[in-house]
Amino acid sequence: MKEIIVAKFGGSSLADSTQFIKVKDIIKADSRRRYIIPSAPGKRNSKDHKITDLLYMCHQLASHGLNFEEVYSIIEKRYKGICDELDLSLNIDEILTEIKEKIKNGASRDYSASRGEYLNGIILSNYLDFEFIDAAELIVFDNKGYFAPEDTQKKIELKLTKISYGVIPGFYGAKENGEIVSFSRGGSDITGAIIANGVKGKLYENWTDVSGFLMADPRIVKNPKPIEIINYKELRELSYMGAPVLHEEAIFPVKNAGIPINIKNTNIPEEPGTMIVNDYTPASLGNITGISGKKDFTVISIEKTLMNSETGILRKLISVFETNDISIEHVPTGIDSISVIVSNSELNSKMDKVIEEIRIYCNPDSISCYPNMALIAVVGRGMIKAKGVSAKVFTALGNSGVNVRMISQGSSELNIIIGVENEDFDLAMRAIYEAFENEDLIGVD
Ligand SMILES: Nc1ncnc2c1ncn2[C@@H]1O[C@H](COP(=O)(O)OP(=O)(O)O)[C@@H](O)[C@H]1O
Ligand SMILES: N[C@@H](CC(=O)OP(=O)(O)O)C(=O)O
Repeated sequence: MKEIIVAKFGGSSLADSTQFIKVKDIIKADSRRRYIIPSAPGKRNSKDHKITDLLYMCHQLASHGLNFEEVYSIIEKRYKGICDELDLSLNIDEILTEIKEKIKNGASRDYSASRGEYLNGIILSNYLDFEFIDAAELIVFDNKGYFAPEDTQKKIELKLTKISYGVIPGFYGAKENGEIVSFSRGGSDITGAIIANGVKGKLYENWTDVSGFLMADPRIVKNPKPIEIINYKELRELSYMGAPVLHEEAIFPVKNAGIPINIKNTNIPEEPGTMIVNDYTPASLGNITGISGKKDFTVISIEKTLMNSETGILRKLISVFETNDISIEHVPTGIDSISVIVSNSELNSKMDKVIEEIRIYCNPDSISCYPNMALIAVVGRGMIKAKGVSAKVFTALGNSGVNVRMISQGSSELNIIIGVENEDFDLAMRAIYEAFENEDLIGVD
């Protein structure tokens, strides 16, 4: 049996007809590219809109009984333009009208958002002359709306073994009763990984608008170096902490099967991009693999004399967050202090309640809150046992005048997490990157 490559093309790769032409050339250049996962059309320039955002907007307006025709007409124009420019004999108008009626008649938020991928899937399959397979027939969610891997695998085996070349839209699936469920934003990456695992692919290609994972966000750091090779764990740390190139949950389906992921650039396909693999030996010890970060966290710290000898205080503190349904990012501890870091979106309006409950259950000497914090992850397997990495990070931040509010090192020694003020975020990212840009070997213990 011939090797199979599953290729996912992100919204930037399918934003207009010119991009569709590049995508077709890429797919037709290697007959092993048999299952293609498209996202919805993304932005064509910085002022443009992603189709998914417009669909969410239509649903929002419709759910308030407001007219969404004007927004929907932008969506129609995008798809019709692509079909016309590619000279497709496809009655996209009919499908667009059908979707509009469903949104008008109260279709769900997930259904509405998923139509961006659905429409792009129909167009791409027509253009490639590949079979269209609706993701609602392959990707299964259980009654509670959680992804169901075993049922999905059965459907993939049943259906895809009979189809040599197919297009499966990303981002959504369905419950057994047919109700559409979407993954979280950026979720077409997850669909691609599920299909790659399901068909026992040799490789999962993820095509985007950058030549692989870069050492830092190119929107903040100028010309960051590309990462040639990275392991799944490092990549998860970087994606989780904010690098949007690959959805952090896209790693799980392929990791266990040992299927490598190749991040490639649709606009410069000849570049090798980044390979994401299970294991590799880092080229240089003492260096970092990459940096990523996110803004808008809150640190809640408690201090209490002789806290170190009080049993159960950590449990009591954590339980306050648990009962308020707030997930925690990090818990750095000192001898007489513990801090809990949570994302502002998790905390929402629960802050006062949380503080009050901590006061009652933990009886601390003091509680302090620092809102508007950004977290930066410095990630790399080459950091393990290497001397001087932390010193270098903090010297760079100190020299740039960035005030470090929190430090936490993961037990795997794979990352150092640094908390800085939101307003220092970009400066801190650049300072750390520059400190490691031309790194030589530091040596190991
Ligand atoms: N470390 C990084 N490496 C590469 N790209 C990054 C990184 N951090 C942020 N990005 C941004 O991620 C974008 C690609 O992700 P995304 O917009 O989701 O692509 P797609 O539309 O192909 O799914 C790039 O254009 C880049 O601006
Ligand atoms: N279109 C969806 C899903 C997705 O994965 O898109 P992209 O591949 O463009 O990040 C979103 O915008 O979230």
